[in-house]
Amino acid sequence: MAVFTEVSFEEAQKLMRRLNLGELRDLRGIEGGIENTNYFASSEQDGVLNHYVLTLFERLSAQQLPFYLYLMKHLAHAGIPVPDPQGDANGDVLHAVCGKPAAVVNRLAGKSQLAPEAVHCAALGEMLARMHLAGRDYAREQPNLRGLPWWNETVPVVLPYLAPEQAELLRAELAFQNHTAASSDYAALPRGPVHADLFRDNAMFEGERLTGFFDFYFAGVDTWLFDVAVCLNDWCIDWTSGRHDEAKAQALVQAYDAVRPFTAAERALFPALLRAGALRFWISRLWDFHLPREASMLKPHDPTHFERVLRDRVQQAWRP
Ligand SMILES: Nc1ncnc2c1ncn2[C@@H]1O[C@H](COP(=O)(O)OP(=O)(O)OP(=O)(O)O)[C@@H](O)[C@H]1O
Ligand SMILES: N[C@@H](CCO)C(=O)O
Repeated sequence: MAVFTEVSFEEAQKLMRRLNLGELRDLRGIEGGIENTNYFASSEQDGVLNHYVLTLFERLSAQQLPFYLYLMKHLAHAGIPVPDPQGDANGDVLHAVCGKPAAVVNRLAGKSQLAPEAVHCAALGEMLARMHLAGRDYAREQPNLRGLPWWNETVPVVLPYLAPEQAELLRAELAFQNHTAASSDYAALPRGPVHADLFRDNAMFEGERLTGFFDFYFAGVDTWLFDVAVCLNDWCIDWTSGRHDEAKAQALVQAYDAVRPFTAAERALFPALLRAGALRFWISRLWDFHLPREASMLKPHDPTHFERVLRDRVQQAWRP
């Protein structure tokens, strides 16, 4: 259930009119998602029915949101299929509904491909590279707020909940990542705005055609390779064992490389960044699981999944 704040038809109608999006015809709460209140909203303009998503931000502040919303706008204008936040007469894309920060974006066609084949991984890789290139001239700066400083802060908080062998792995991996981040290869990695959470449920497909990426609310400026690693760790593994899937991984990285060739430093750091991608989600899932937010309605994801992925990545140093 992902309607934490009820929005009335009248309230939504008022916003759609203010954004010059026509007359609201349908408003339906969306069930998926755990972070925000989301509604599908359809409105009619000049006899045409257009489809939008209205989001009320339950966690993010009005200070953090412009980076995400204007990034989506920038990418959409560059031809990347991402939801385009709708502006008012002043061009502002951050609105307020029921006292919460809110946005209206266009609704992407298609549905998530939760059991992707190599062909879907290739489509993802190609679009991810195009998205990275399109983000190069985005002017706003915001770091990945779930990056190394957050890992260093959060690991001591979750350690008391772990069994000794888990705590040992977590501590050792954090030390390894701090060491990696201080290396010259790491300093040489190309960077820019990244999605940072591009799991299978944050992309849409119609058949084999990728129709878009959404849910940019963990985006930030980080290494492009981190984004690739997060994708490989979710799209190109065996979902039960957490093991690397060679055919899917090759499909993803070859399609990416054909658009934006990997540098020597990136090739050298593939194994370390795959580990970083697994560590990031192991930590956040441990944190959500052991320290749930007050009044939270979310069902935490299974942290042990990313412990398995991390162990697999430590055991097998994979590079394309
Ligand atoms: N722009 C969009 N176009 C089409 N569908 C969308 C769009 N935005 C959201 N949705 C639908 O709404 C659902 C919930 O959205 P989302 O995943 O962004 O939820 P959330 O609570 O914000 O985040 P999280 O995935 O972290 O729980 C998605 O699974 C998708 O079906
Ligand atoms: N993709 C994250 C959830 C936050 O979007 C996870 O699977 O842990």
